[in-house]
Amino acid sequence: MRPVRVVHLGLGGFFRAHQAWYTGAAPDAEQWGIAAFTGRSPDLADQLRRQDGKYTLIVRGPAHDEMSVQRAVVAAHSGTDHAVWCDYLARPEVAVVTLTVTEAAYRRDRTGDLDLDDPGIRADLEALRHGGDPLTVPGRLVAGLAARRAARAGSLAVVSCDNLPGNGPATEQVIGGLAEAVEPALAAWITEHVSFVTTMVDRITPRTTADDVRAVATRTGWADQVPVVTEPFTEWVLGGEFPSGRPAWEAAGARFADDVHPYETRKLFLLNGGHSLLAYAGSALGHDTIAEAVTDPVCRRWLDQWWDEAVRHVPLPAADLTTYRAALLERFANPRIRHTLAQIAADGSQKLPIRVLPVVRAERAAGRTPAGAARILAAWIEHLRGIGAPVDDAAAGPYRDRAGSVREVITLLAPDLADDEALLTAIGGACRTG
Ligand SMILES: NC(=O)c1ccc[n+]([C@@H]2O[C@H](COP(=O)([O-])OP(=O)(O)OC[C@H]3O[C@@H](n4cnc5c(N)ncnc54)[C@H](O)[C@@H]3O)[C@@H](O)[C@H]2O)c1
Ligand SMILES: O=P(O)(O)OC[C@@H](O)[C@@H](O)[C@H](O)[C@H](O)CO
Repeated sequence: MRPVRVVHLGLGGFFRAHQAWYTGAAPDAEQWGIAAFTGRSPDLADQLRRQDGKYTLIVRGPAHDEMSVQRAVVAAHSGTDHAVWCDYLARPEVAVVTLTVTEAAYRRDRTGDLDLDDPGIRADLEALRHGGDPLTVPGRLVAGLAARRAARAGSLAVVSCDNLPGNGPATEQVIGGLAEAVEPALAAWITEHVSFVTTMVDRITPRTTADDVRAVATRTGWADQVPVVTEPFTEWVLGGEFPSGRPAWEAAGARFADDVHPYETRKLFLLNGGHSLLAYAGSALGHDTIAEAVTDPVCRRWLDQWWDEAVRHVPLPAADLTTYRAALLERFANPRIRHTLAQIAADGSQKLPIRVLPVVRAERAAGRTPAGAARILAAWIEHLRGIGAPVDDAAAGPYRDRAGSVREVITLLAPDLADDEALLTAIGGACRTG
């Protein structure tokens, strides 16, 4: 069996379509088994264990599916198996920890620091000080790294694969903040022994449906209960050190760059910002999926308007951005990928500050009022008012309470923009209600 040298937290669809695919496609795949942990629920881990970690990857093109059995995951565990998690991290041969845990799991405050007022973080601080089991992602990472220090197992790389700008430093900041609060010497050990790698990850991976499960059984004869559907396109750009080695991901198409920022900005603004626009404004028009929304001429015009604003703030050549936009339109329009607007609409209060607000601020600094960005904010406010996709965001409460007033929502979301009358007027004007 492949030895476990990578540990993953956030076992779900995207990890299996992306990082696990690159690892399995690398020429040294036999040396790099992955032990993967779910966030909390044991279900996916239980099923994968029944399948010896194997699952079918369905690469869904506009015309047909390609299916292959993926074998990089050699062990699957429930996120609640804390002792097992610490045991892996304490092994010297484990060289890489990867993460796909959603933006919200980083528990950051508005400045990007760890939110020490978060009840989960407060509970984890107690657990970490008194030998209990932490539950949050920062808590579990700090506990795992403490176990590694105690075992003198040496250095490793932590690789965030979530849609956060500067996800390496962002992870370092929350882990460092929590470790410092637990024990300053642990924080110092982490600084010396842990490399936080920054990545741009891209492969549209919708939730698996019952039809997908049936399609695999029909085509292959294997009753795989947990296949993953993804698009043909895939991209991974990484920047940072791997002090104890890594799979030869570059041989499978990953790129290593000194500066990941231009690529992550391009992706966050154009792809993820475009997704958020379609999720809120498209669902308000009655659409269910990205492919449906992007083929509606009204949504398409709004998407172009947003992209025209956003590209001004992506530090890449104009020709590259034109090519990227054209490719994105094809990806979004793939009629066989059922990427639901409801899935993408989740956690808006965590996503919009990353995908949309930087463009708003840059446009306002340049003296322009960005109508495309204002439309995204307006559509999100209307979503909070009950229009379009349902609200699925643990942090949405205070925003919903204020949803009747554009000014109050923006004051909470971005206090620096609260007195920007031109912007508030543009957002209010783009709202269809109130
Ligand atoms: N799906 C995509 O197209 C895609 C593409 C690029 C990046 N991503 C990144 O990957 C993340 C996961 O996407 P997915 O499609 O695999 O979702 P998923 O729902 O299939 O899996 C998410 C995993 O993260 C865990 N998780 C969720 N919230 C958590 C929390 N608060 N604390 C701890 N663990 C938590 C879940 O338990 C699960 O194991 C996204 O949020 C995004 O940051 C996804
Ligand atoms: O995964 P999220 O929740 O951060 O965002 C939803 C989508 O925008 C996202 O998953 C994209 O499909 C993905 O980032 C494409 O690579």
